[in-house]
Amino acid sequence: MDKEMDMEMDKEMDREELEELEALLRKKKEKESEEEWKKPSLQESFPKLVLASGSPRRIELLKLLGFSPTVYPSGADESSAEKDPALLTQRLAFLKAEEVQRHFDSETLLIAADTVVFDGEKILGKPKTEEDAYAMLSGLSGKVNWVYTGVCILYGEKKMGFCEKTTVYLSKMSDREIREYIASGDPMDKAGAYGVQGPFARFVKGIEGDFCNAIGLPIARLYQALKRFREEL
Ligand SMILES: Cc1cn([C@H]2C[C@H](O)[C@@H](COP(=O)(O)OP(=O)(O)OP(=O)(O)O)O2)c(=O)[nH]c1=O
Repeated sequence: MDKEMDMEMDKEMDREELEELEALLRKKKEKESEEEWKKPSLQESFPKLVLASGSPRRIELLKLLGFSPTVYPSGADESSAEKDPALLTQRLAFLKAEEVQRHFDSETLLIAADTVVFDGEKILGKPKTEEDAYAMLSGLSGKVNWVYTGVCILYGEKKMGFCEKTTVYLSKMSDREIREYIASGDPMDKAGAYGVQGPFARFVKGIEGDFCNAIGLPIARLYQALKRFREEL
């Protein structure tokens, strides 16, 4: 009988402890939520934001995060012997941001990016000529390729960089289809000579990863990075 009573008391204590723990967790959550609401928005934290890019896609994508950036394209030299697309894009993004930074004061947040296409062997930037575009597109036809975008965030001395990769599966394209696409003019300002967001979409069988990344700016990752960057300032 005593044993039964002991067990009942133990159960009662367990329940009380559990209720106390639940109340504590509830309070912690409420406090966290209160603190989150007190925080300034990212736009308020970074009122001076410069996008070091002339890419119309990047401007529109950054606006989706609620920013109204000052646009200042970089004149940085983009030639590099780097063979790793992730390292190359991050390096170029940093060079672009750094080159533009000297035109602004130290309280300006700079964002820059660089996008390339990788076919597993070669890194493809923007085509220089139509023949260049033809060579790129006929090489990519019917295969998988990877779009890499390197991003750099710079604020005074502090910097952060990362690279995001999106996988793109393409259908086979005929010679005529490639030529017609090139004649549309669409490929000439795009890495790999194609844009998944335009008429080329008819050849895009599938995409794995962030679509925005393929267009030039991985805004989901950028948003999280900016939140972390602000905490670390
Ligand atoms: C693969 C791919 C690339 N692109 C674009 C994104 C980039 O703008 C471009 C790659 O060129 P980048 O050299 O990365 O950028 P950019 O010259 O356009 O602009 P800036 O250097 O001033 O920032 O290719 C698409 O729009 N869609 C796609 O599917």
